[in-house]
Amino acid sequence: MQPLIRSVLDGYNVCIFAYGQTGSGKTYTMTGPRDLTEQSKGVNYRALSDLFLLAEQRKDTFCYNVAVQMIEIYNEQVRDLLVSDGSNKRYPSASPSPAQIRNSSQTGLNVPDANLVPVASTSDVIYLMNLGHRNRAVGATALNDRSSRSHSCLTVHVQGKDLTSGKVLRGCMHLVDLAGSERVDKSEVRGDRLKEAQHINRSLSALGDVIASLAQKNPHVPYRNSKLTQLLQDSLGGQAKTLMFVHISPEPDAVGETISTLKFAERVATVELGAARVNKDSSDVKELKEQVASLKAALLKKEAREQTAYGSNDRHKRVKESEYSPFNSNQRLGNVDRESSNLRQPMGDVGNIEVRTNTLSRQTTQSFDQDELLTNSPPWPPIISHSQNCGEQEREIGSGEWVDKVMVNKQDAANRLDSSLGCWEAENGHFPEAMYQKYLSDPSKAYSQQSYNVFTGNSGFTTYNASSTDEMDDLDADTCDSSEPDLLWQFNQCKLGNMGSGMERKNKKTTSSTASRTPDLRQHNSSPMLGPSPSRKLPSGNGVPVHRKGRQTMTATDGKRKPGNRK
Ligand SMILES: Nc1ncnc2c1ncn2[C@@H]1O[C@H](COP(=O)(O)OP(=O)(O)OP(=O)(O)O)[C@@H](O)[C@H]1O
Repeated sequence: MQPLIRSVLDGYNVCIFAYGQTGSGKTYTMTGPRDLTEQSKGVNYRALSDLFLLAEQRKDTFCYNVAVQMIEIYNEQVRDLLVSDGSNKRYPSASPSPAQIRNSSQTGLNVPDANLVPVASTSDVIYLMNLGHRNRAVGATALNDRSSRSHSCLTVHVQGKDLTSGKVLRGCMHLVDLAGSERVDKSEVRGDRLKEAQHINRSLSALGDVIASLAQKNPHVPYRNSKLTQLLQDSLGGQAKTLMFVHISPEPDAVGETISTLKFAERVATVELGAARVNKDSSDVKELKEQVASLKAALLKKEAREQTAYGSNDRHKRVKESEYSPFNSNQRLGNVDRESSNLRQPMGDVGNIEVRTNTLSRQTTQSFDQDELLTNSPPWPPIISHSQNCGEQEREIGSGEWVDKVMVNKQDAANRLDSSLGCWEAENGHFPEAMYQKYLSDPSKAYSQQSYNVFTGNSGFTTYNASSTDEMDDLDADTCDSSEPDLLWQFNQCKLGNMGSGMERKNKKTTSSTASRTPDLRQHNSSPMLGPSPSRKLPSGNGVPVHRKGRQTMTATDGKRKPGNRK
């Protein structure tokens, strides 16, 4: 993994994920055992340690800022794991106040409402990961007494400023622990647990469909069939560098799942990824962006003067009403718009990004960097406010709707994360000290303890089906119905026939090429987020291809596992 960590600091986007049947060791690999020691730390911790170590080694030439987000996809809903209401209620029943929505929406960027928390050391990260793990949905199945019932994703955003040239590099790393696939007949799940298993299997099946489409180079790739595939879209078919750990169980009665998993890995290894690119801004671009920011500020000042001069807000109100209405599809994306409405903008107009609500003063200082990040960050499934979600429980969503119909468990803690956390780059290039005092120095105050990884069993969650979101996706779904609980193990069998010889050819090619290459494969498309919908291919980005590596294959790495203490 070390080359990949280096790549993040060099401005590439990286995705590392763990795949395998339930109980095969994914969480153990990514996180480690429950009682962590220096020896047993999982991939996540090691990756972050390495990242900080490298950043320290480069401190004479680069100034790095690092921030993390942690989300999970549970029953097809995206939830922020870095929140708590202090009372350990994971599923809040009360709607958040407008202030909470406003505050929480200031912090997330790629996942707009997910808290983006600045970190300065590995211990900061450990604290946040522990918080995230406490919030994660786990439960006992017959195959794993602490089975992850959700896909979790820790995202690390890195912004590095070249101290000599002033150029800014932006890298991003997704560390994904997928929920375990399982045969429901074996795991003997019922009720809510069965529903969870079906969601998990369905989303993993959608992942299989995407991989099959990519491997076959189909013109249409059904990314929108699940939130998982939308989340990983740019890591699977874009230009990120992607690494997959494959986990198999050593037990003889798991041989069916093992074969299926290995077939999946074989198929993943045939996926050719786009050429890697660095997310880099030249000093010219930076200068221009600064000019835009100062012009925006001047415009704001002018508008304020006009208001004072006319002694009436009428004109301004009229402008606001017509121009900034949440129903106005021509909203601009500048600061003024973000400040002018607390309502969320329809997603259709802005692709994956939602327009932020911010206070005037914050936005003025923050606009430059936020714009930069919005422009260069990879797309994510959006999160809606809790208030929106609560009203939509058990709601089936229709075609094209789901992009703005996902949920978040935003709670009071969002307030605690308020202003300092949203400031991705403070003026002096460092995160404010106050944040660490406020958020990290006394965890017991910010988040009261709850038992580690306890599954709450609360079924008050939205449980709508992951409807296909366009006709093409529907067709894909129809050809391989993913609603059967055990489908994961059959996924794409209906397609295997037509993968046939092409696959074999590709496998041969891949085997030879993969062995001779480094595991880091491709880089994320650095094109703006503010455009296409998640299912659309983004246009080629504005990043300059510095390290073109040609087309490369995604690597499936065999995760080593000792027999676990499965109960
Ligand atoms: N390499 C290993 N060494 C020792 N124990 C392991 C190892 N890998 C897994 N285990 C143990 O096996 C059990 C299941 O592992 P883990 O929870 O990581 O599986 P999983 O694939 O994440 O399962 P699920 O998909 O159900 O969440 C745990 O008790 C874990 O501690």
